[in-house]
Amino acid sequence: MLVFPSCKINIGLRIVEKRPDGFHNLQSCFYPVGWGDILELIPSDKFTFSSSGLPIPDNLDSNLCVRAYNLLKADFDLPPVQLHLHKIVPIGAGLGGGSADAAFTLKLLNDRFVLGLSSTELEDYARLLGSDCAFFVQNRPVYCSEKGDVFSEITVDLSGYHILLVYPNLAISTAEAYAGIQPRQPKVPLHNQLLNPIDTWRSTIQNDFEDSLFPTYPILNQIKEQLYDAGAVYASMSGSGSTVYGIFNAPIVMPNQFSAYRVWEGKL
Ligand SMILES: C[C@](O)(CO)[C@H](O)COP(=O)(O)OP(=O)(O)OC[C@H]1O[C@@H](n2ccc(N)nc2=O)[C@H](O)[C@@H]1O
Ligand SMILES: Nc1ncnc2c1ncn2[C@@H]1O[C@H](COP(=O)(O)OP(=O)(O)OP(=O)(O)O)[C@@H](O)[C@H]1O
Repeated sequence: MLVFPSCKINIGLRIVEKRPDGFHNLQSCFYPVGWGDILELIPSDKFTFSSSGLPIPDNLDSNLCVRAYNLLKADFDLPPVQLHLHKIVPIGAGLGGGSADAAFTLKLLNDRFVLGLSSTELEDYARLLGSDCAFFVQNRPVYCSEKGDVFSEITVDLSGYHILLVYPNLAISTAEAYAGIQPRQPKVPLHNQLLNPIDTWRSTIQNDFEDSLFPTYPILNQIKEQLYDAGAVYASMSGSGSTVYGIFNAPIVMPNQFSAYRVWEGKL
């Protein structure tokens, strides 16, 4: 069985406060994007995990696909499988690529072995693997609060728009990015700003990580400005970086400046 774990962008990201458990409460809109990895499951007589494509820095035993398998194995009589991940989505990119692999592994095992887990139950397992993971169970636009794993409905429909993702060959660790943040309660909740037309977002909707990361990595702000110069209606860094995206009304003529980077273009 093959699945295609995709990625997300954050439209707005406000880091509201530090929690007693060391994590941060946030406000964000998570929006699914079609750039994805390829994950294959084959029943086997022993469990194996392998990967190809982009190198993944940690050892294979700590891969989020393996952790997802072990999590369900602890509660269900799962047979051994061969899992193979072809890694395409960049790592340390703010796109939740590893989180998607984890959630798609849970869903794949649930479907293949008819475990009967509901979306709510899968989300509960996903939360144990990382803050971004639960989003990928349903993988639809949502408004997020708390650690980024509590969801409510929001009417943000960008179908018809085009997106350009630019990964500037620079991996940013999520934990380090959070360490540089001074949390604060936004004056206007992000939820209200998201309901206004997209052409208002440039002056209202922000990602709080930009303030702390742009001075350290000026290339990120340069890319954002280049996306606006190329006609983006809205441009921002995603998550804790380093990917910067632009949303466009029409298919994009790729600016030459991005030829040295990993880019993905598609419809939202
Ligand atoms: C930046 C975002 O991508 C926005 O969607 C997420 O908040 C990051 O989620 P994630 O990569 O799944 O993060 P996790 O694997 O849960 O946590 C990695 C590290 O990020 C920090 N972290 C993460 C999420 C959160 N709400 N507060 C935090 O402070 C913690 O130091 C944690 O040890
Ligand atoms: N399947 C996987 N794909 C990518 N990274 C993985 C995977 N399994 C474990 N990891 C580890 O997770 C970390 C990066 O995770 P991820 O790709 O979600 O980060 P990110 O792109 O910065 O996204 P975000 O910050 O939005 O969660 C790295 O330390 C990496 O080694």
